Amino acid sequence: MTSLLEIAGVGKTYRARERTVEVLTAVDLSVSEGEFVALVGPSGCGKTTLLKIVAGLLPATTGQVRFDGRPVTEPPAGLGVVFQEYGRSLYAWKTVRQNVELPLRHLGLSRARRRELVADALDALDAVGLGAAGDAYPWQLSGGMQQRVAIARAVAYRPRLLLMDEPFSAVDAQTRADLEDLVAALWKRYGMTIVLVTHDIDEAVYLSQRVVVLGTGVSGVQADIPVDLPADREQIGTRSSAPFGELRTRVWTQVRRTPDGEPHARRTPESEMA
Ligand SMILES: Nc1ncnc2c1ncn2[C@@H]1O[C@H](COP(=O)(O)OP(=O)(O)OP(=O)(O)O)[C@@H](O)[C@H]1O
Repeated sequence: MTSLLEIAGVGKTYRARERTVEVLTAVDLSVSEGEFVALVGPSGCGKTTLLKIVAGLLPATTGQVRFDGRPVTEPPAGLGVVFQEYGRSLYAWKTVRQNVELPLRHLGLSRARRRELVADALDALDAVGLGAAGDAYPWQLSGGMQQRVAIARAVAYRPRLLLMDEPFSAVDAQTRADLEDLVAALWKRYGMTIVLVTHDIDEAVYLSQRVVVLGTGVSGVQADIPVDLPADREQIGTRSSAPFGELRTRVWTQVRRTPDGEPHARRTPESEMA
């Protein structure tokens, strides 16, 4: 498999007035075309920062990100993004269909091709109950349904790389499970490459082929754990299997330890000010 995404020596230091915060140092990671990678790590370790750098929304302080061989300096074509705050990312005055279609307008596609792509994306979501909601407005939908619209909009681009930052954290447990399975189905259907940031270690193991653990402090990637579970996964059977339990324990152990093997000290506003 060829590498679609190359993150090489990426570091980030935030500077604001008299204080600087070094968040990432020397992150090296490569993601192959078609892979599903989950990115986990203690709160504040820089997962969102890394995702924004990969998306071309934030410049790295050191190092470089390459997408399909080209350095990322702005949001590249072929990239889709889904963030947690779906409520803010949808246009309240546009219908579901119009929200999904909107980004496609900037791709210079013919009207017919655009309609085709939108129909296809909505089609994919039909099975989980969005199809009939095409003419509704986002504010008429539940949180879970709104997040489905945000996902539909991202996949309507047919992105080669889909970045997701805590996309399911604002919904209830049942909806979360449904959305997880929706994303797994879309990944298989479109053959996209997915990088998912999540706090939920079980979710990371359940969905991905590889869990990458980011460390805190002066560290980059702390562990890179292949998830060798069968490709066909199912919420109850997979999560209760012995290999799943072993993997979640391995990931947990890494998340709770600093790079030098000591238990991880939680980063607090006070420690950051020090
Ligand atoms: N614009 C900014 N200016 C200064 N510091 C920032 C800025 N954005 C983020 N930070 C700091 O950088 C650190 C990493 O933040 P980031 O959101 O990337 O971490 P995270 O791993 O995604 O956290 P969480 O898991 O809690 O969402 C935090 O300590 C945060 O306070």
